[in-house]
Parts: sequence; C-alpha cells; structure tokens
Amino acid sequence: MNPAASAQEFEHRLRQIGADRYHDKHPFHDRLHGGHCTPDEVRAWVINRYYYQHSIPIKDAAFMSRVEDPDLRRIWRSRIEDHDGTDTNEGGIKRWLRLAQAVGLDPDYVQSRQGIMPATKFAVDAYVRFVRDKTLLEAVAASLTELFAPAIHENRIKGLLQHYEFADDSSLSYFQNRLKEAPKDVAFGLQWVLDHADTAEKQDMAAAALEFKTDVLWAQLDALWNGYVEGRIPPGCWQPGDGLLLAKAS
Ligand SMILES: O=C(O)c1cc(C(=O)O)c2c(n1)C(=O)C(=O)c1cc(C(=O)O)[nH]c1-2
Repeated sequence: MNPAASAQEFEHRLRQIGADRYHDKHPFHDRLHGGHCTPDEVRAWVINRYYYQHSIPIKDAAFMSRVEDPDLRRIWRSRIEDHDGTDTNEGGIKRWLRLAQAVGLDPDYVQSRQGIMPATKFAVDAYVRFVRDKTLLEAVAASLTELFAPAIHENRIKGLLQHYEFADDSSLSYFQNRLKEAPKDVAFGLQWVLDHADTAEKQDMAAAALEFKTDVLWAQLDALWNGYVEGRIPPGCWQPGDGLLLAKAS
C-alpha cells in the first residue's frame, strides 16, 4: 500500500487541480468578464447558472441527510441558509434573481427553470447525485472548487462593473456576498478533507472528486458557448426574446 502524502503535499495536489482545471480558464469567462458578451449571452448565462443556484442547497440537504454527527450538520447547515436565506438574510437565490431582473429577465421565468440546457441539467444533477451517493469524504472534496471561487468572483465583479450597464451594487450583490460567505465554508471543508483523507487511497478518491467537480463546472460553460456563442441552441431551450421583463409589462 502506498503511504499517504503529508497534509501539505496533499493540499498542494488539490490546489493544483484548481490551477489546471477550474472554470476560470474557460473562454466563456474571459468573454463575460472582458465585456464581450452580448446581452443575450449574459441572459443565457444567468438563466442556466440559476439551475446551479437552485440545486446547491438541494445538494447540501442531500449531504446533511447522510451525516450522523450533529456537529458536522450544524456547521454545514449555514450553507443552505446562505442560499435559501433566513429571517435576516435574503439569501443567494433571491440575490441571483435580482441579477436576472437587472439583465432584463422576468424572475418568475428564471425561477420556473424552463429553457435550461440539457447539458446544464445533466452536469448539475450529476453533482447532486454524486453527493447523495458517494462517500462523505468525496462529497466534501467536491465542494472544494470553492477554494478557487473568490478569485473568479472578484474578477467578475470588476469586469461586469467595468463593461456592463446593468452592473451595480444591487445586481452584483450575489457575488459580493459570496466573497464573505465562501471563505468560512472552504476553510472548514479543506481542513475536514485533509483530516479525513488519511490514506493514499482516500487522497486519490478526494482528488478524483475535485476533478469530477471541475468537469461539472466546465461542461456547463461548454454547453453555453455552443448554444449561445456558436448559435446551436438545443431544442426546447431559452430563445432570445423569451422570458423578458419588458414582455410582461406590455
Ligand atoms: O461563480 C462561480 O464560479 C462559482 C463556483 C462555485 C464552485 O466552484 O463550485 C460555486 C459558486 N460560484 C457559488 O457561488 C456557490 O455558492 C457555490 C457552492 C458550491 C458548492 O459546491 O457547494 N460551489 C459554488
């Protein structure tokens, strides 16, 4: 049996997966953050990415349903509250719908999840299923893409503010809030994975889970690019002009 790598070496391995494979390297993000997306490309991104937002708390509830340690459940449940909201926090889903409105979409349309691309659904549903079915170690490791999310959120805030009229403190509050919320989740998740991946085999499983998650994110942007940049919109998916706020008002 191979010996486990040290915690430091293993953390380095996990971070290298992000450096090599995280979706900040996808050309769609360059296009979005560089101000080169058309309004409809931005709308297609907001609509499809909503499916991820919708599914994250479902994924975290699936995770919690399998946790027998009350301390771990107590720590994990703030992830659900961050998205669903509480009495004092409107939550990430509402903030995302504010972004949808700012780009001219009817939030009811976005929330209906009509017009989501098949690849988005398959990728995101695969993540929820992965967390439901795999070991807790793999489930926590898969969430560690969030190690790399603050940098992309910062770039996004900067790029959108610079290039798009819809961007302001209100429409971008989702990302501003994630900058405050994600570090606590990821510090806990990383330490948990480092503590629990105590054999070479478990380290390999955790690394593979993180790679799987980078695939989940990458596949969504490939689909978006194919559909809305290249113009090959799959049957039944959002068509420019659908679900606009303006159409509702008239
Ligand atoms: O905008 C992004 O690039 C991005 C990426 C990720 C991620 O790496 O999975 C998350 C988020 N945002 C995010 O906002 C979020 O709440 C979130 C939760 C999770 C997760 O796996 O539990 N990932 C992410």
